[in-house]
Amino acid sequence: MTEFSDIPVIDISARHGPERASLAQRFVEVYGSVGFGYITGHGIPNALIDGVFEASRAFHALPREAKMAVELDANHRGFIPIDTSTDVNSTLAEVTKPNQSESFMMMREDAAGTPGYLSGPNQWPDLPGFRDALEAYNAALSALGAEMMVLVLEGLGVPPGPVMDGFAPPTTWLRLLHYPPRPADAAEDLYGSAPHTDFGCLTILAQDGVGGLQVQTPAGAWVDAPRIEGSFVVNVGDMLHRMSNGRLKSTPHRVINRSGQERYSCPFFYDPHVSYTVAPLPGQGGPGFEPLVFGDFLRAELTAGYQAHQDEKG
Ligand SMILES: O=C(O)CCC(=O)C(=O)O
Ligand SMILES: [Fe+2]
Repeated sequence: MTEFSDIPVIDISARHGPERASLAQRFVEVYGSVGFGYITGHGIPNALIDGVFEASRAFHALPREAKMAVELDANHRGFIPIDTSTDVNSTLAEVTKPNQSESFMMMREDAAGTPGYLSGPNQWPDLPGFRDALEAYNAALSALGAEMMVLVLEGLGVPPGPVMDGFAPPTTWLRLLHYPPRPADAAEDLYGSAPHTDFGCLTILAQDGVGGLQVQTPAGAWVDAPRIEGSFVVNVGDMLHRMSNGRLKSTPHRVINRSGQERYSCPFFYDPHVSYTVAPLPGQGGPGFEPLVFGDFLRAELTAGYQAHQDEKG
């Protein structure tokens, strides 16, 4: 495995031009080694990004009762209070303490009563402009997620059409995270976000200038991933690792907010529909992974966390 000390920057504006094929190759190089990159030239207007951060700050500033009124539901939409989200499935660290964050989760907006696991409408707080800001950002990031997924598939030499049918519609998660400052005397293992890999396909992260995100190298060192103006931090998750038969890396990362300030970040996770079977794609070599149905995987992953959350409410 390739040791790294920096997270590469990839300008994806070339996706619309004659250099598209070499851009796709660069994608596969970066995500096949580091697993993380700063994506520039993405075309998402600053106003949309600023809008979602403003919405997040306004939401997290609400009184606790107003946030609890939209507490996480069985469809995994709504408010996740602090001290309830322990990374129970982490195999990367002895995680004993809950993540020091609170968040709001928006997923795909389905009509009430839409059948199927993780289908349903979002829960919206009573906050002017909040829903509009999230819906606009979610739509733009869903389109960017699809574009980057196609680019990755091209880089892997996989015809995109049949795979992208499995993303129609995609499973999307827009999470508005708020990390309080870590107390100076905090225990070593008190994380904003404990070491983990992301479980889906692609993560597109917008973060404020506070810092605290770190990415782990193969040798086990932690490299800072501060905000670079005009970029998103994009990384590959466990499902795309499997689909690429291990070629693309799902790299561990964590958040420790040592800044003394409040930190806000907005990760967007772009994943296949729950009915999609995740397996090594054609041409990726002898299958090194058993196929799994994405929804079955999520049920196992999320039920433990949701149950712990319900239990803590006592
Ligand atoms: O807040 C961040 O910068 C990263 C969050 C993260 O890794 C996640 O939500 O999976
Ligand atoms: Fe993550």
